[in-house]
Amino acid sequence: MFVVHIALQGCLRGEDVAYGLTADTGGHIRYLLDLVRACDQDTGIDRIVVATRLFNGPLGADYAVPEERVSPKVSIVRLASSSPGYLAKEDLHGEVASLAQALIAWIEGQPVRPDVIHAHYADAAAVAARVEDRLGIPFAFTAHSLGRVKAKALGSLTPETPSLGHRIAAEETALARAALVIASSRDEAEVQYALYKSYDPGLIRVLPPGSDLARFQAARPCRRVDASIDRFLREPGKPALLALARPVARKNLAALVTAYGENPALQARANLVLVAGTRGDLDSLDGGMAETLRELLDLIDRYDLYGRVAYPKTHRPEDVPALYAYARVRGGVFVNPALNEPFGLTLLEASAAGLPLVATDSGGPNDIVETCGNGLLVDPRAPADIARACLRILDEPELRARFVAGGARAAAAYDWDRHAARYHALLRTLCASEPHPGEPRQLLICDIDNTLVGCDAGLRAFRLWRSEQEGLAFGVATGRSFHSAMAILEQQASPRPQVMITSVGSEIYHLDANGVSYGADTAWRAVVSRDWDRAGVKAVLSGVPGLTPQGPLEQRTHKLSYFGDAALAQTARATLDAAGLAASIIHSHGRYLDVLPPAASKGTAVDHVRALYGLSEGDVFVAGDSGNDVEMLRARRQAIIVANFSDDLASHAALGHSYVARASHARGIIEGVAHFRMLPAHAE
Ligand SMILES: O=c1ccn([C@@H]2O[C@H](COP(=O)(O)OP(=O)(O)O[C@H]3O[C@H](CO)[C@@H](O)[C@H](O)[C@H]3O)[C@@H](O)[C@H]2O)c(=O)[nH]1
Ligand SMILES: O=P(O)(O)OC[C@H]1O[C@](O)(CO)[C@@H](O)[C@@H]1O
Repeated sequence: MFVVHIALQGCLRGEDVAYGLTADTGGHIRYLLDLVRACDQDTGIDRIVVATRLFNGPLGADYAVPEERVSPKVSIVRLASSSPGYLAKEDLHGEVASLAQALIAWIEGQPVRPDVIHAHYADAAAVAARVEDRLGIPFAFTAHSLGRVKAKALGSLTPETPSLGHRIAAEETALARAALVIASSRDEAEVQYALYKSYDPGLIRVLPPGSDLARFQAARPCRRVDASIDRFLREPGKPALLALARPVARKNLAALVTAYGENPALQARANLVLVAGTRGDLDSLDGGMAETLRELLDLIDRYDLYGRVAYPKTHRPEDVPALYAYARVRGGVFVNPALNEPFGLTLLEASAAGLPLVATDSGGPNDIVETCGNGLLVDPRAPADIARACLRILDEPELRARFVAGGARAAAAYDWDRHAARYHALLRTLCASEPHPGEPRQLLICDIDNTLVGCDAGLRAFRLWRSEQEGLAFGVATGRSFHSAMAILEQQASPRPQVMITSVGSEIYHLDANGVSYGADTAWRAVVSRDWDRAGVKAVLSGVPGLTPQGPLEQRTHKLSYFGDAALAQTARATLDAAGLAASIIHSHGRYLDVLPPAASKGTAVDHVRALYGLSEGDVFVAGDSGNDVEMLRARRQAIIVANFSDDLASHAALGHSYVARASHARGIIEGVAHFRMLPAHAE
């Protein structure tokens, strides 16, 4: 396979990238170089090219070199566009046509054409779409950061701001045109992308990045780096609150200085270390970096923080691990106060280096902190919250130790090799023209947790069995969201479902012909939208004392989720009835309470799919294990309860028609299907 990546902004080269040298030399380059390094190891990959923009000027001669070889299989190709000099990403939209032309010409000059293109950031997607128009090469898209999210986070900047308008338009095109969108976190896939008109969760796959974590695990202090910080400080031995980010408005470093400046206890307890790119003369900085730095200097002056805040002017690319080590050996904390952090590679780096985190609750840090348990999330607009969280970690050694230990999990959870393996599997399927499975003659829909998955050997047997079931369409029905379901299915190497009924039946997705992406069932969306007053239901339930909303990722357009016991479920029911609002309430595991449109349930969703496939009731099998499957099992004639059932399912009054398997988990599903197939109706 031959893959071309397009990444146009910033100062991209194979080695020694000076992150923060310009406002656009940031995490997308780190991500791409690490991705490419991991992909290079795959023997199934023949060639990888990173196409970037060629420019001349004072930033260095490297960026005017048309081809840079990174390894025998990997090279960076620089394409000339209509302007010769460096351009900020906000100005690149004017170069799209010439860059697309240059890339098309370059591809046409190659002995073999790329199988797939991967566009990084909005402007690259605009180029990729033009290349696809001309050469028919499909493209994948990774945003790295989204214009609508930035506009929302920065408030003052609206989508009408001209450059953001171009960027958002390019992102909409990417969503409408890309064969696959790769997101780094569930937050990105389910919250950030949801702001777009062309949003369809089924197009997006969450593949968390890794980081060169070994490099950060091995982080040791370096005398030269220590000296570059200590020269600012009166008591350099104190714990350090470390921030490492490009000095741009979105990173919100000013809130951290304010948090520190307004809290004398924090000043007494720790120093503040701001590593914000690399600068010579402030005036020569681009992309708002000079203004951001001036604001920081102004705050340092206003709060008279001299001797307590360090803001080194430069650091070398190889110094970054030592910067984290500086804070670690002093018992410090890594702080990321960004207004929004789409993912946040620095959080992985800091964790690997042994630092606890205080991070923004907006964006990827939600996922990272939930996965690793490595720090506290804070409202980035509340400096007092930031200060409080830092003090808690500094003052509670047990908490600190727990977060440091949690951070060590980052190395296992975020791994580029695993990313590359999953990524290549998706690209291979995209590029292969697999025969379409043909019209289904039967349909099997399984619950996921503790039915399809939960026993590795059972799932192995199921995979084999499934591969021999010609004419059987296989799907899942789950309370999980699409991406949460996809994450567990991929993690367990489940067979790829042809249909996914998610969020307790309120959403349905069908596998596209490319065998990789899914498309939302818009007819089903119309069905569940009927009589659903989400805002009204939410407003009325906000007045029920004790009913606590679950996290933002669990709230969907057609599902509101809460924590609450059975009594609260009854109160919620009565409150909705009194307000004349139609909704169904599903209470499960004694504490989860899902409020759904009246037409949505796993059972009605299965029936919708059955009708879509033109199948009769006798062609449908459903399988489940627990209380939240009752409604689906009750509604279907051929219902399978796996042996490891809970919630007294086997003796449930409404489920007398079900087959209770002797085998548990996925083996129980196989047994149940065989049972129903042997019944006289099937034998005929
Ligand atoms: O002065 C600095 C500032 C940053 N870095 C490095 O630059 C990278 C920055 O990455 P990240 O923290 O992820 O931020 P961004 O530069 O803003 O990267 C964008 O792209 C990343 C990859 O998709 C996402 O993780 C981010 O959320 C997104 O904003 C990290 O490796 C840092 O170590 C430096 O070396 N020196
Ligand atoms: O802050 P913005 O405008 O969303 O831009 C983020 C982009 O800038 C960078 O952070 C720096 O190059 C990229 O990694 C990312 O693609």
